[in-house]
Amino acid sequence: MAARLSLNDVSLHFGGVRVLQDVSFEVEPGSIFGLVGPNGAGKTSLFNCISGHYKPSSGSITIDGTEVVGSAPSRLARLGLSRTFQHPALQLRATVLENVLLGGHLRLPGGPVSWALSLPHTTRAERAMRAEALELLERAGLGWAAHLPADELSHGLHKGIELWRALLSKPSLLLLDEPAAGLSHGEVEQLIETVRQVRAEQDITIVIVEHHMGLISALTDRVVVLDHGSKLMEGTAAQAQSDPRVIEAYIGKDAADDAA
Ligand SMILES: Nc1ncnc2c1ncn2[C@@H]1O[C@H](COP(=O)(O)OP(=O)(O)OP(=O)(O)O)[C@@H](O)[C@H]1O
Repeated sequence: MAARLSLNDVSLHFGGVRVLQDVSFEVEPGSIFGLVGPNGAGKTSLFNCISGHYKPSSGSITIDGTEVVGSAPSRLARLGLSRTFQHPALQLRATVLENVLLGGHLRLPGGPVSWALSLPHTTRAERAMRAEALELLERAGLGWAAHLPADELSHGLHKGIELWRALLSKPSLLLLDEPAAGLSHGEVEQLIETVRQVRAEQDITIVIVEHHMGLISALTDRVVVLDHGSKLMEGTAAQAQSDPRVIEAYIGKDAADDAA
């Protein structure tokens, strides 16, 4: 089931540096939600708080009502959270298929002991998972690359592999950190189509950090704009793009006044 994500007054400080200040918002189950804002606004730091990589200094983050602040990323994965990173974190010497399969291990029955002993039910489940991963790759047009080492592929394909790896875990909450960064125009169009298809076929909530406003406008139901670690506004992508506070945050007050 698609997850509900709620943030309440989330703050994050590193020593004396204030990175996030009292950020609150709610992401409805089944929606696609955008986190936007100028460089250094705190978007990735907020993602890291949600995914358990950072612990907020104060505030609450719940997934379907369960408090997750302080939880390790592994516990969050068991709660249905999966994420991608701004710079794809792949096993470059492993094949594309092996990388995608890493996303499915939490769905396999048993644990390290039964996996190491290759017990029959584990082997059957592994075979089914492999077939599922191959089918995902075929549908993404990446079947030809399944058995190639990941380091032989382009940056755009690395981003795709990370997305399919995250999806193999069947997440109820998917966090995408700058999925369009470094992609060509055609690859961004393909990404938009893929995310639409995922939403249509799966019961999933998706949160996207992205600078590419075309992608944000095409995909999101709502966005939050962050600036200097605080929430500047919340609304649709169109409302954000025409909001004078947002324009000022991106281009500076003087330029915004000149443009008015
Ligand atoms: N581990 C850390 N220690 C100290 N400061 C940090 C740390 N992580 C992030 N910051 C600071 O927090 C601020 C927000 O950074 P963050 O990467 O979250 O912004 P962002 O909105 O994702 O930026 P961009 O769009 O450029 O990726 C920056 O000033 C950054 O230097």
